[in-house]
Amino acid sequence: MITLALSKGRIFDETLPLLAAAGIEVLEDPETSRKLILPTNQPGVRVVLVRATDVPTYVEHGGADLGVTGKDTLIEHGGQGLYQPLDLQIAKCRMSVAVPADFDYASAVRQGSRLTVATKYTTIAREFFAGKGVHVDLIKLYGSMELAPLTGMADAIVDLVSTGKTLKANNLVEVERIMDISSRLVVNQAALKIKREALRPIIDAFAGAITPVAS
Ligand SMILES: Nc1ncnc2c1ncn2[C@@H]1O[C@H](COP(=O)(O)OP(=O)(O)OP(=O)(O)O)[C@@H](O)[C@H]1O
Ligand SMILES: O=P(O)(O)OC[C@H]1O[C@H](OP(=O)(O)OP(=O)(O)O)[C@H](O)[C@@H]1O
Repeated sequence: MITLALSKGRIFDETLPLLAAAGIEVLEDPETSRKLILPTNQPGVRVVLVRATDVPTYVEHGGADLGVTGKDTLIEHGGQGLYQPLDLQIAKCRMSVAVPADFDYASAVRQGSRLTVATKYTTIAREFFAGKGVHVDLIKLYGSMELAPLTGMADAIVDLVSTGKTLKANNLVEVERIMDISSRLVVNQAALKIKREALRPIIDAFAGAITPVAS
């Protein structure tokens, strides 16, 4: 049995075409089913639904043989025990620093001010600001980062940006782009050896179905 870990929403939706390329069809809709283990048209392949942040953990500890996870989540997890064969070019966005429209971020950085930064992505934020030589106090949040500067709890946030609509709706502006983000296929290193014959065709089909990056 091959177990694939996915999270509901964009990762699940955007992985479906890749699964189709491997001849795999998920037989239940995660939005309507309450099941956490979904069968597929292939008796030897099943999908488990986990929180997006838990995908690397399931694959690392063998709860799943492979999974699809954002680069952001992978960096925060650390990537230990995971083979990362493919950038799937799905769920594309960027990791950015954003501040209230009336906050002069450039001056604050120039003056060497200490910044309070709210984020779910503390590893990425810590490394980014350390690289710039900016002193930060990080506040770990699990969602709705945009609220932190609006309530006076933080000067800035580090969060994912795609269309920019969420920032705009909350009167925040993007002041730095930290890195581009897309989702990766991750494979349990032991499973890759033990289940190589079953996993290889899936990995190869995914590789062949990746939409090339526009140049
Ligand atoms: N607006 C977006 N546009 C494109 N990709 C995104 C966007 N937001 C997040 N992503 C990518 O999709 C992945 C999954 O995001 P999703 O919103 O499904 O989970 P989450 O709410 O971040 O995780 P959790 O439920 O574990 O807290 C993220 O890790 C990121 O790589
Ligand atoms: O720049 P935008 O296109 O507004 O996307 C950015 C938002 O998307 C993510 O949240 P979440 O996964 O909750 O967003 P969703 O509403 O797009 O699912 C992220 O944490 C931002 O809040």
